[in-house]
Amino acid sequence: MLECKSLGKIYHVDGNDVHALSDINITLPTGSFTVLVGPSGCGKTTLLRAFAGLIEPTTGSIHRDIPPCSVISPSLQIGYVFQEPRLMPWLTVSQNIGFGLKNKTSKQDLNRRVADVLSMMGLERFAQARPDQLSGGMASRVGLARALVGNPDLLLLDEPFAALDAMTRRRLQGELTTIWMARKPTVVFVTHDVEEAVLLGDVVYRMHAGLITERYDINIPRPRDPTTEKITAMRRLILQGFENEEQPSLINK
Ligand SMILES: Nc1ncnc2c1ncn2[C@@H]1O[C@H](COP(=O)(O)OP(=O)(O)OP(=O)(O)O)[C@@H](O)[C@H]1O
Repeated sequence: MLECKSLGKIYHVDGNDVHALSDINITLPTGSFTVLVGPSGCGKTTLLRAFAGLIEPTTGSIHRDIPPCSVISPSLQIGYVFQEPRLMPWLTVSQNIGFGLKNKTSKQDLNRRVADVLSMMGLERFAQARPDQLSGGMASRVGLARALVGNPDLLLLDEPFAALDAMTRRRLQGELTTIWMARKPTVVFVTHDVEEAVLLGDVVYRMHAGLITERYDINIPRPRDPTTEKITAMRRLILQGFENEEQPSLINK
């Protein structure tokens, strides 16, 4: 379970306070799939990083039933997928995926885990390839495989499919849903894309100017089809919510 109470984050930039998050109060049950959706700059990444333990909140608290990650020591229990795959260009696909597990498990276990996620993501043929030999979609899959290799209890994804073409994106959304249904980690997925939010999440939180402004429970069975009336109606509802909001004003002098 992940719970935050009265969570706030203020960045100090050139003498100004940037209120990136204000009074966030949410509870994410173990095994749930939560999506944070909102416009650029509304605080989604900041909240994800706070969930991971990569930044300290200015106010309030976060309770997790697993230890936080740190920049110098990646956690096996938390998988984090960045906006861009951030692969190490001098390492092969396999080495990139296994990097965070080095010295944390036996070589045999590491090899087995890497082979498992390579197969799960359909990347076996590219195990020895270097990142510059991969397409954008493949590099995204390697980023996802690297986050999954520790079989994390908490999977945090920051717009992992934003740069992909529509077909690849749809395929990876399906793969992520399948993996989540099989392993049931607690997932937090950040996106700008309302349709993606409705296709993936159990719960979607709408964010605006550092606040959570609405919660939507998506009680639609999976697999979900974006063309069905239930999905389009939910998408319309969330978009209307955004249209009714004011423009964000995050800088408080
Ligand atoms: N390290 C930082 N130092 C100073 N300000 C920051 C920092 N990180 C984020 N901010 C500011 O905090 C606010 C929220 O940023 P954040 O990256 O969390 O938003 P976001 O919703 O994830 O945006 P995007 O969708 O563009 O990634 C923005 O005004 C941003 O400029």
